Amino acid sequence: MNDTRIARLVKARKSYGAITALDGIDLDVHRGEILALLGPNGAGKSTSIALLLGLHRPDGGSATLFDKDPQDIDARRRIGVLLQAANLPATLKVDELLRLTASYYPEPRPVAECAALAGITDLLSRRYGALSGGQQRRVQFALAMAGRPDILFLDEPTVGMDIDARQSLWVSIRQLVAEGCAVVLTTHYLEEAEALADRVCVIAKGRVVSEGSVDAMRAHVSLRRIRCVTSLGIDTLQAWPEVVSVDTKQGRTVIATAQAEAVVRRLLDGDPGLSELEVQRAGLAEAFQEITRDTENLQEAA
Ligand SMILES: Nc1ncnc2c1ncn2[C@@H]1O[C@H](COP(=O)(O)OP(=O)(O)OP(=O)(O)O)[C@@H](O)[C@H]1O
Repeated sequence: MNDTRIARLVKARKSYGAITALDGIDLDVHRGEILALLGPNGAGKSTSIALLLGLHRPDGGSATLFDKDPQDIDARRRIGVLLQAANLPATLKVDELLRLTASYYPEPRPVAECAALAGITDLLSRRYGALSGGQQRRVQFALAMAGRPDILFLDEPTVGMDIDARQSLWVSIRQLVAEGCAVVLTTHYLEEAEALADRVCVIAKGRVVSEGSVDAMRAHVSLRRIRCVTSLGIDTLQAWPEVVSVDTKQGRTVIATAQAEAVVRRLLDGDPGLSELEVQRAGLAEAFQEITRDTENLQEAA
């Protein structure tokens, strides 16, 4: 079988003093996929990336990039990186930064192409230090793709960007993936993971607690939300055995249930005047909350 794994953590452990950041994590990144790493603050997402980049060494287990040590120069030439903190010389102009970065790579992407992809063509003659936070982030993205990477690590890439900038970055990321580049993305914006990711890994307390497609993640949550305008009272609805909870929001009744069809039937039978009926599957945000809550409950019970 053709092995498509290009970056791997196998039972990787990493502690900082008494703090266990990674607790035997297994993670594979496949060629050409967008993998989103999700999880609460301090879960171990950035540390996982740091091991794959060779910035830190695992205390146990292994980290490999293209089947090599992540510090191997041939492996490093094939990656692009956008970390949470970038320490770039403030006095250099954006085109100088791009040219300098391109000079490290054997077959760099032309400066104009990087600039167009990152939406910074109009910033090329500006000094980096004088740019806004969101503009600096876009410049960092342009630098990350300068070496035509086979894998791009994006640690919270759209922090500080307005919605237009964020969406145009998503378009650029999809374009790189269409060229065959894999992307490892950490984000706290669940809509970003929903918009981009082929696969999602939820990390909590230094381990992967759930992984799969965005749809599989959503399916993990059995509850459906039913919204409607009804004259049936909260007490009546709460007494139905299929109903998990009932709430009212902006004049609508919101019912959580694992048996949406049965509840909809009862609603229609019980209230001929019922209107504005909507049934929704849970979003990734609810799936993520439920998965991390399940894990915490399991750990508490152990
Ligand atoms: N250099 C460091 N020294 C000490 N502790 C660290 C260091 N880097 C990370 N940690 C700790 O390791 C744990 C995992 O941190 P990590 O940055 O990997 O989490 P994260 O999932 O990326 O979090 P966030 O979403 O907040 O960026 C946290 O408890 C953090 O405080």
